[in-house]
Amino acid sequence: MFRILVMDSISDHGIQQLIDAEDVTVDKKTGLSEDELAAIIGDYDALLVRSQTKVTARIMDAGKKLKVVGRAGVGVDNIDLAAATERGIVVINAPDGNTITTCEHTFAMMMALARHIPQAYAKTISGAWDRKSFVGVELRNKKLGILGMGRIGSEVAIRAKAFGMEVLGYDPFLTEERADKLGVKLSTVEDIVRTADFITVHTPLTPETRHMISRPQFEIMKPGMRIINCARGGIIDEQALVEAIDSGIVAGAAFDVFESEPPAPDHPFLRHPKIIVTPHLGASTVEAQENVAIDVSEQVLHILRGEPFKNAVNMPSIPSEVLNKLQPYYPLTEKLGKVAAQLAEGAVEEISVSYSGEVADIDTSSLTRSVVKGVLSHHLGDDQVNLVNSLHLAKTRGVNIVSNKSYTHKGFTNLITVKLRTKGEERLVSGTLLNGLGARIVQIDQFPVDIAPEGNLLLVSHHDKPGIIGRVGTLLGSNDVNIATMQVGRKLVGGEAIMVLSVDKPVPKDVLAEISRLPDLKNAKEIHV
Ligand SMILES: NC(=O)c1ccc[n+]([C@@H]2O[C@H](COP(=O)([O-])OP(=O)(O)OC[C@H]3O[C@@H](n4cnc5c(N)ncnc54)[C@H](O)[C@@H]3O)[C@@H](O)[C@H]2O)c1
Ligand SMILES: O=C(O)[C@H](O)COP(=O)(O)O
Repeated sequence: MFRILVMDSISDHGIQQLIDAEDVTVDKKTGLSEDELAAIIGDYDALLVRSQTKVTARIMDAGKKLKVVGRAGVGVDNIDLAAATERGIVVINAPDGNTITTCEHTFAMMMALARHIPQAYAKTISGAWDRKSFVGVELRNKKLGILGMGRIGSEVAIRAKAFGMEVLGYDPFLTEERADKLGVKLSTVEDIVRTADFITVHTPLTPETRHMISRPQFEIMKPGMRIINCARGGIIDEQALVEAIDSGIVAGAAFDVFESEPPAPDHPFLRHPKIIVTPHLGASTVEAQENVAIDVSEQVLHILRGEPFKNAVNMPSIPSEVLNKLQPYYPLTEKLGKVAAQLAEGAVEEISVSYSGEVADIDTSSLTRSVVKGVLSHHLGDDQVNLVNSLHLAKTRGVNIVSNKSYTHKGFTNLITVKLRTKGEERLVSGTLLNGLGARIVQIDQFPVDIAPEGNLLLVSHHDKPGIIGRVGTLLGSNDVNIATMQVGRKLVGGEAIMVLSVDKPVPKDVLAEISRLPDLKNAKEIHV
């Protein structure tokens, strides 16, 4: 008999199949502290949660029988995925069940914002009859900028068109074709920030999206614009937003999510007349809660019964003899994917992986998944992509995956080459495992190099002329950026060349811009591995 613990307020109707199952017993609890949960979790085979319960490494250590953690919703930021993977606990989520509900909440927030509904309601029930203070704006003919055109962002776009809005969208995976199909103008973040009347964010919170709207963005916004966040707290800089409203740039904001939840009682959003808030209600409808609970219950039963399952968010268990051979290649392949994703500009159309030498003798399918994981996780966040779901996520985004093998050695005992094709270009990065030296990048585009894929790398494309290396080094040094290692690659003397520097800390954006403007320099790009 399997024992399942259901935490948080998960729909009873949604978990009915668990209650009905003959091989399962279900206990429901809410509001347990970490200590209380740790004290009882040892009895359970599966744990179901929403976003309130923090599933920490300590909970997993106490959960000696725990085989699966099911998240009735999308975000798994409350679950320690690395700890689950290490302990062989499968984490699954329900990514599709609350898309429409959250999209509708976004619209409710946008309309409430445009028409001051919460403020007008509060004043009216206080006994006033104030028809002058709450003159709103129409949505029709306004520009809506959507940052993040995944499941929810795309649904928001469809509804905005019906309201007569002009929709601008940005997403690293949004291609011209898909944008056309949705009736969305494919734009850059800067276009959206400069021209939109309304901006709504629908990305995960990743190092790249944290504060993607902050002071520099507010400074160039169209005065009188309005902004909505029903995705994750932290994508929009809360402090910078308050300043932008108080200085008259932003006319109002609607937030369902906060950098820290629940927000502190003195949080500035809670008493600002131009900011409306809800307590993370995006997914809170009867329908969505049933959908996500049904989806997650179904998969939990499959996992407990040893049947095939979907929507796993962390690593699958692989037989140890296969794992031993694959293990050393996982970090290399993921890093090659990450580097390629940062090299290429534009929406990714194809990822191709070639294996040569002795690595070609192994079943490389999970290494291809690892490359794809590296590419996608740069944009989707490490917590959303894993070896189980990377190919599926690529497919749903229209990214073609190709892999091939060659048994010749090409100068290395093993060589893995990743090519990334976008609308405008194809970029290449090759890597190898060197005996005793670990992972190395040995080629970038047409240039041979020898780089350890670690930390902050600065990639400079330039013409092979005397003095360039010195000028770049001087600029970095005068800005207190220490160079740890440096590599120069060229095909011909005096021709195109690249310089790859490993630096001890991230290069400030203005220094990067200054380097890019140096004579004979084509491009400077920072890559984080
Ligand atoms: N408020 C709520 O209750 C609620 C409910 C459901 C989902 N969410 C949150 O909403 C967000 C979107 O959910 P979804 O189901 O649409 O996810 P999704 O994975 O389908 O879409 C996210 C999209 O963001 C894009 N993206 C990543 N980095 C980007 C960047 N720098 N700029 C622009 N786009 C970028 C990705 O390519 C992806 O297409 C997530 O953060 C999710 O956790 C909140
Ligand atoms: O990630 C999600 O699915 C949403 O943020 C909803 O979270 P909730 O289940 O706690 O409402």
